[in-house]
Amino acid sequence: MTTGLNLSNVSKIYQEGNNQVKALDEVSLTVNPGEFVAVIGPSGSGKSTFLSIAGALLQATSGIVEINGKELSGLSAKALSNLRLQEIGFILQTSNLIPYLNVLDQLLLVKRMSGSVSKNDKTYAMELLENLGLKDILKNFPDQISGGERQRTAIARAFMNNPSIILADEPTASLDTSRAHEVVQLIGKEVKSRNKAAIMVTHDERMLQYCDNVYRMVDGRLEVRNLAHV
Ligand SMILES: Nc1ncnc2c1ncn2[C@@H]1O[C@H](COP(=O)(O)OP(=O)(O)OP(=O)(O)O)[C@@H](O)[C@H]1O
Repeated sequence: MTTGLNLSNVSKIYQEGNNQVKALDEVSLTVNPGEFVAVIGPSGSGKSTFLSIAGALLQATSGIVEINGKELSGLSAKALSNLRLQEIGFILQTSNLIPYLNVLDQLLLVKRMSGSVSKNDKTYAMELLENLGLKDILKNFPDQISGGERQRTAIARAFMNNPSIILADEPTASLDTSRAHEVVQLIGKEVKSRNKAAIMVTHDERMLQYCDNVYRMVDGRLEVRNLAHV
């Protein structure tokens, strides 16, 4: 079976009144398990559109999107929503934690949403939080921890359902430099050790050193960017 994420000739056209905006133009990309890819590019070049399509949040106008060999266009709304819950972990610009849940419960909520919480789930959550250096703040609430800790909690949460794909949209936007490095390094480490296929959209060129491959989005087209120039 093909694993990871595969996009072939994906285009997206938005209709804006009488105008058409071509946000993605024949984008092709394969991300294999264990591979951490960065996508950079100017504002408006199509990065958010690309990540939304890769995460099954938005439908392509044409082209093929496959997750673990499963083509998304053939799936019902219910199947797509299950796939998002089970196969995709999202990390966003801000951590989007729930104010009234402590760090551990932020992770267990993911399990509650997809059924019930078992003892194994709790053990797995603790292991993730320990790997991300959060084991001393399990019982703390979001307003009692730092921005870096909140973002690390969001990373742990993204891995909680053991998804095969990790998608990060500017995960360092709200962090200072040292925390930004720490957070991206941790995403990279978890991606490798848990064999996930990961894409990070970033404006921050200093974060590219933690990635295996870098692509640049220019006017909806995806170009390979040589890491030697980073
Ligand atoms: N819902 C929409 N309807 C119409 N046009 C849209 C829509 N969403 C995005 N666009 C247009 O598609 C193009 C790509 O936008 P997109 O948000 O994907 O770029 P981006 O690289 O993520 O930008 P940023 O870094 O500012 O978030 C832009 O020209 C944008 O104006």
